[in-house]
Amino acid sequence: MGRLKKTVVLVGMMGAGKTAVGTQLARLLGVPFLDSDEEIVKAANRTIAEIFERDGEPFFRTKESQVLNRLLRGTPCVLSTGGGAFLAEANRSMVAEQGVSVWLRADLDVLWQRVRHKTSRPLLRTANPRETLRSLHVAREPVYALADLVVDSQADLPVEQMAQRVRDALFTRPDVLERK
Ligand SMILES: Nc1ncnc2c1ncn2[C@@H]1O[C@H](COP(=O)(O)OP(=O)(O)OP(=O)(O)O)[C@@H](O)[C@H]1O
Ligand SMILES: O=C(O)C1=C[C@@H](O)[C@@H](O)[C@H](O)C1
Ligand SMILES: [Mg+2]
Repeated sequence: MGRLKKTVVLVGMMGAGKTAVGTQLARLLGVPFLDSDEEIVKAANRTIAEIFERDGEPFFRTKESQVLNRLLRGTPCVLSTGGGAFLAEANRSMVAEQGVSVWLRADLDVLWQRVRHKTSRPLLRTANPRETLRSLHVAREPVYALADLVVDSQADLPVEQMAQRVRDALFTRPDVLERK
């Protein structure tokens, strides 16, 4: 299990597995699991797609920063973020000060297979969603690479094993996760 001293903040593209792997990781570590997308939805009582449609992306990004700020102040937990949360410098500073960031890296083909059948991601409601995903992937990779740790999310690795990989990566940082 280990003792978690800082909040683990999962970052990466849509479909990287932040929510799925984060849920398992929290179980492995015996700490609460929080998801910034879910918190925004709960507070607004609307889906992410509805928030984007009615209030626009800038409104969503403001809410996202506020939620991150609030959740990072709580007891150490696993915090999955939305795919765009790590892009704002202010958000990255908050995470760097109060948590440890882990980039779940995945290839474009893997990401696409995971998100292609879902309509819940407003940024992919375009004429050519695969191309949109590709251009977001290319633009964002250098930013995600600023995370403290990187774990590769491979196509055929089950969620449970991915969570174990993240835990192993965290064990390399005794200031974050202490073996006990
Ligand atoms: N390692 C994995 N192996 C198999 N399926 C996975 C894996 N990781 C995620 N998935 C599946 O891919 C889909 C997308 O994963 P998930 O919702 O966790 O992504 P996310 O990073 O949270 O995306 P978003 O940024 O949109 O919230 C889900 O159906 C999930 O079960
Ligand atoms: O990659 C993104 O910018 C997003 C990812 C999702 O998690 C949601 O936060 C929203 O759909 C935006
Ligand atoms: Mg998610």
